Amino acid sequence: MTALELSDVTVQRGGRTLIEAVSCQVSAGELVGLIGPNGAGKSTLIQAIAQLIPYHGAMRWHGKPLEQLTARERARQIAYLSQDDRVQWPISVADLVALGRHPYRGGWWRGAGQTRAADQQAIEAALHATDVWTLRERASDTLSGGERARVRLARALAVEAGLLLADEPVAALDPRHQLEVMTVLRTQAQRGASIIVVLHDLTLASRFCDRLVLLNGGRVVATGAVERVLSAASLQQAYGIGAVMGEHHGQRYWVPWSVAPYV
Ligand SMILES: Nc1ncnc2c1ncn2[C@@H]1O[C@H](COP(=O)(O)OP(=O)(O)OP(=O)(O)O)[C@@H](O)[C@H]1O
Repeated sequence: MTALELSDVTVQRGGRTLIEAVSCQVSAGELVGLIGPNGAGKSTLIQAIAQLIPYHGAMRWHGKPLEQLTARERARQIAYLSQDDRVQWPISVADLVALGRHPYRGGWWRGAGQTRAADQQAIEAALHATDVWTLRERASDTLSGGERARVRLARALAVEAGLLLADEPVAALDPRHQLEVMTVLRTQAQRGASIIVVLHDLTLASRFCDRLVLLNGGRVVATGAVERVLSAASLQQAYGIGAVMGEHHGQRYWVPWSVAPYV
């Protein structure tokens, strides 16, 4: 079932066209990897889907134009994890993750339905899923880069949104935590969420994603199953690299190998 549908989405900023006529769909329960070289437009596209920057074209969420969602609906439905990892104040990890529940609380709170217990449960589940439970009383601005990245992901997971947009969530992580975070994203998808994850790691992209969208120069140059999108030719064309393919338990993966075509 299609959850998110983009039709002819174009983004112009600073007099330049950064995203050009992008059309794609994401189903409920699907983990889609958004890949492409630096400057391809991945973050711009994610920000447009999160309704943070203006765009032309149509975006529908379960059939409803995304821009017609109220601010509260949008905050509950879309969790956005930005690439910018700064934490400006000494807020505790637990309080930072609790911000993910803001759409359900405080001034946004309207009547019954969700309980404080549900908030607490979501926060604790997110802290455990990202392996930051033991850091929960630490000040966020004292964390290492990888710890901070996992805490920021925990905040996004705590929203329990139907649509999770994660911009390079594993870039700062060690291999074990990369695998753990990708596994968490897979689990979220299995529970019914639609997830778009920006990745530079082609091995993780081929291992974990249901489908890939390869962006280059603001356009979708390939989309579909991993085997369809990743090939020596497509990687050479998009990234200007030679890559080697491996196979493990019948699953193909790609490893960047050289800046020139690999022969
Ligand atoms: N506000 C802006 N005004 C003008 N150009 C911008 C703006 N924001 C981004 N760009 C440009 O748009 C292009 C796409 O940027 P974007 O951050 O979306 O790329 P990306 O694929 O996420 O790259 P990376 O892998 O480096 O994070 C880049 O050339 C960038 O310099």
